[in-house]
Amino acid sequence: MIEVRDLTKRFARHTAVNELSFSVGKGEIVGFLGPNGAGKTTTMRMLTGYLPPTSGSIQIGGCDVFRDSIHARRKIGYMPENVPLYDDMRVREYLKFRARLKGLSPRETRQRVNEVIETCGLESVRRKMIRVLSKGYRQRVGLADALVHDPDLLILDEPTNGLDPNQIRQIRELIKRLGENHTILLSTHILSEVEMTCSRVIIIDGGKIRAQDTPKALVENMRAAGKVQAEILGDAAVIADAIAQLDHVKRVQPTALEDGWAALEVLVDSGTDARERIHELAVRKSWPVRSLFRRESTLEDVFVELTRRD
Ligand SMILES: Nc1ncnc2c1ncn2[C@@H]1O[C@H](COP(=O)(O)OP(=O)(O)OP(=O)(O)O)[C@@H](O)[C@H]1O
Repeated sequence: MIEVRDLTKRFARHTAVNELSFSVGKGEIVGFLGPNGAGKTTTMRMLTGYLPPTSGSIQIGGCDVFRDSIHARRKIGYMPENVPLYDDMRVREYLKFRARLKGLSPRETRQRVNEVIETCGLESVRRKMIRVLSKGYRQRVGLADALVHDPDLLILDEPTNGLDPNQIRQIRELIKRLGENHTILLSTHILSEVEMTCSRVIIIDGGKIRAQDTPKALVENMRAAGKVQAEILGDAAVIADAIAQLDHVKRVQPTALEDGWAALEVLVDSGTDARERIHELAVRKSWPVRSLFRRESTLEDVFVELTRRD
């Protein structure tokens, strides 16, 4: 459904997207993850034809986004990060206006607007002015707009941004339902959301892909690399230095706790377990230990590991 090859976008001297290549197959729900400024919005704006790339190519359902933009755009429903809505229009009126703008006939417009109002749970607000809607309902209007011309592909830029936990759950459920008969690429900062909704994740940083796999595989690979957590009494920096000298230890992150203990997060080589060596060290130095365990990795660990700055 999406084929991106060597996509690059430079703004003046800043390269926001750097030779990105990836594909999204029909029916997939793919999460696009990255820290602020990673290049997610820039990539999505190029995919939807709103921003020309500096170089590279994008095909949507076999159509080149720039050479055959009319056909390509018909296949795409785009919900930008801050959904631009006309506050002085009523919900139904706005969706009709958008449908007409997207080239639907009056008959198709009536039918599709009614369908998307139902799909997006907008019945109770169909006659309300957009200005009075809550953020959750505004997002739903944005989704209804993206869906109104019945596209195969939905590109959603942070669809749950700024919503409260209940609204997030509702939008997430809606996206999952839409995923049953659409291909979806969505960007988000909320990692649990990706684990719950997406079949695959693409992690980008500095305009480049750092990893792409199923959330489960990403976490499992990370788990193989291993992480140990310890709480030891003493100076956090001194203890961290000593642990960092041990074999197979890749990195130690110390935190001084308020009660004088040090919390250490220790990343070790794949297939190794540093617990015994950390314990021996503590005994040798006469440092009291109150906890020492291997921690299960989460998608958040994968994300932090791949996009850390130091
Ligand atoms: N029109 C522009 N002119 C100059 N630089 C830009 C422009 N648009 C984006 N950038 C820069 O490109 C980089 C990528 O921005 P982008 O908005 O794509 O990131 P993002 O991953 O969507 O971030 P966020 O999570 O904060 O939305 C940033 O460094 C940004 O400052």
